[in-house]
Amino acid sequence: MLSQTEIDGFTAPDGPAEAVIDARDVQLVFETNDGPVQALKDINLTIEKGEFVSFIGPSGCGKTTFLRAVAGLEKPTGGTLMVNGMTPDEARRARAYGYVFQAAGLYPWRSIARNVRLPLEIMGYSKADQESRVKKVLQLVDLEGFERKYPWQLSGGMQQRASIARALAFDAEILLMDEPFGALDEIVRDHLNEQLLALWARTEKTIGFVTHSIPEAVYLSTKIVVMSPRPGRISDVILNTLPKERPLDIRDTPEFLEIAHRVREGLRAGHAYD
Ligand SMILES: Nc1ncnc2c1ncn2[C@@H]1O[C@H](COP(=O)(O)OP(=O)(O)OP(=O)(O)O)[C@@H](O)[C@H]1O
Repeated sequence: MLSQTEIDGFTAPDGPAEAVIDARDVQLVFETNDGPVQALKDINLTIEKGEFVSFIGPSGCGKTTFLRAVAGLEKPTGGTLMVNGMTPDEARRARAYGYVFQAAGLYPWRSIARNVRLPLEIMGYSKADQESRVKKVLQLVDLEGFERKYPWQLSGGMQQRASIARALAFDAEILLMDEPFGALDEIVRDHLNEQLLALWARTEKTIGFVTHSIPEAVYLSTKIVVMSPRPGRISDVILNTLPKERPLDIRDTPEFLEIAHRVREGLRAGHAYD
């Protein structure tokens, strides 16, 4: 397991100019009936513009809590967390991010186009702007022609793509994704992984992505954050040296397997505390 100093080595002391997410000594303690639960302890992490960062670790290590803290949905109890140079709350109000959950969460009584349009309606975009944005993001996720369908008429993978389109509709710079493909079978997941990489390359978004899958984390990311539980903390940060162009069979290469091995070792080190 890495020492805290080695882990801290991945964050620049003064923060790079392009830091989109900057966490310094972030702590988050939930007060529960059974006493305090330290969900995040000493989180130091810098995510730069255009990075694809995966968070991986066993259940309860704080992956979702960290993402929710970035989104301004949980408040750290210590340290500083900045998003685009603002507090998470300010960034949320400035609509700095789109959020994608494990369940697609589409409204069954709205068509796909009207689901994607919903945040735009709430934000008061003009009708014409709504139309053109919905068209553009449905193209981005390969769902052209499905505008008038209802969620139940689409496969699980297509529903998840619609939910990604909805998160992209208002062109937030950051996309936060909490196990978006966790409930899908492996072949569909492979396909969505490929599409997500292509989408990321085209849009240059900054992506924070929670997963339980080592191959998914290695295939998608520029940086992999390995976390361990009780208290939730970072046990390793792995910079991914694979090229940006990643056909699926890159997963059989020695370079890929070596990075996957390091992630596995990081996860094992975290488990040794149990
Ligand atoms: N609202 C809350 N109130 C009290 N405790 C909470 C709350 N949310 C999370 N926790 C606790 O904080 C810790 C971290 O939870 P979190 O959901 O962030 O973990 P996770 O790594 O995302 O887990 P999983 O992989 O199961 O989704 C856990 O011990 C959890 O029980």
